[in-house]
Amino acid sequence: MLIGVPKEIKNHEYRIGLTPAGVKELVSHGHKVLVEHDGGLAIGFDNEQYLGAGAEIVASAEEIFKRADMIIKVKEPQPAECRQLRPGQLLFTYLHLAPDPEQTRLLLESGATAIAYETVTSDGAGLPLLAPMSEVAGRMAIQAGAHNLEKAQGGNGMLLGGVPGVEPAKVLVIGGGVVGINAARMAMGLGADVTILDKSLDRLKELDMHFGGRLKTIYSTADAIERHALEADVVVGAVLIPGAAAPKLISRELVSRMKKGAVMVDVAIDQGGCFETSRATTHQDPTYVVDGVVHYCVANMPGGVARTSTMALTNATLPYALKLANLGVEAALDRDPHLRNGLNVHAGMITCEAVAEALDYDYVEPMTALGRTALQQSA
Ligand SMILES: NC(=O)C1=CN([C@@H]2O[C@H](COP(=O)(O)OP(=O)(O)OC[C@H]3O[C@@H](n4cnc5c(N)ncnc54)[C@H](O)[C@@H]3O)[C@@H](O)[C@H]2O)C=CC1
Ligand SMILES: CC(=O)C(=O)O
Ligand SMILES: [Mg+2]
Repeated sequence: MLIGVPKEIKNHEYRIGLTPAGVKELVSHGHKVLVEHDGGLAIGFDNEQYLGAGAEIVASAEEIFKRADMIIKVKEPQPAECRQLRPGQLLFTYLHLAPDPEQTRLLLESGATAIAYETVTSDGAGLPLLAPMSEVAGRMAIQAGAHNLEKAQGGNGMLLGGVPGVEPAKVLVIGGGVVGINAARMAMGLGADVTILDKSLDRLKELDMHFGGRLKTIYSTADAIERHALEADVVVGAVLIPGAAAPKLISRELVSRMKKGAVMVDVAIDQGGCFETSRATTHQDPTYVVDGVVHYCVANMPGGVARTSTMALTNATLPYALKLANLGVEAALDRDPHLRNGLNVHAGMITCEAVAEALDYDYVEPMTALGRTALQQSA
């Protein structure tokens, strides 16, 4: 298969879809990989390393979109990228369509097939292609929280871990999944007073078994959120309902009653955000203040540590990219129901139920969209 890896064009996004090691693996299986000139240069992967791995270096993204059968990216395609996609071409990347009607419309119009990393599932409960970036973002959320508590950033002047004789900051993590557990671990490591909320009792039991009494686990209700948010110095929004827009768990009114100089880090912003006052920000201008509360809502947090993130992402995506390239898109989707859960758009149809529901489109079941008959589906 002819695979294309364009340079990312989102604000301060230095990740790239494949490392040189990932390219080498695909080439060793007989595939051809096009990489955009200087696509990984900013994070120390130069053209020579990609050439050494067997890639062809291509001068422009346009040429990649024109030639490749499968485009491997990191971030959701920007409008200029969507317009270059064509029927029969596969896009394999993060999409986050539920809060993004424009991207959804452009992908539908392109006629292309789009598999979203964030809705691919696995035999366990998790989301294997979202997990590596959630690990990164969860850990970064505490760095962002600690930094923005500083007075010069608008914070209340608390040191996350306190010092002997002075109490630490209170950190509230809403959602105890991959982001949440990584945020809690970092915050506890720095000596903060940490509380985590989740709707899943099983998840809270696991967290309790893992961290013992050092972590307070609380069942997530509107009442619990209100009580703990009013006491918090840092709140991390880390909830997810796969594919769907994030539920708004902290209202504007509640923000107005929170401590002045508290910091809210809304990691769930890529699914629309879980605080009513959240709006997406960039690494260039990451924060804004509402009612004295600092908001950090960067939608591509892992892009800030792009070298670590690129390596972690390729580790996770490579087996799926190999499967798609070795079998071809349709056979790979036929055989692997988890990969099929990643199919969000195919030939002008929405094939992810949560996205269809969020944006009011008709939902077409993936096997039906792929043209499989009832007999083929039951075989
Ligand atoms: N901004 C960024 O750069 C990044 C954002 N993310 C986003 O972070 C979010 C979280 O991702 P993961 O941790 O991987 O998801 P996950 O599926 O591992 O965990 C989500 C958790 O939220 C819980 N939850 C759902 N509704 C809840 C509620 N009302 N109250 C409390 N808990 C609730 C679930 O039970 C689950 O344990 C996603 O929206 C993801 O896309 C992930 C990576 C980077
Ligand atoms: C998950 C995601 O959106 C990111 O890593 O940017
Ligand atoms: Mg994102």
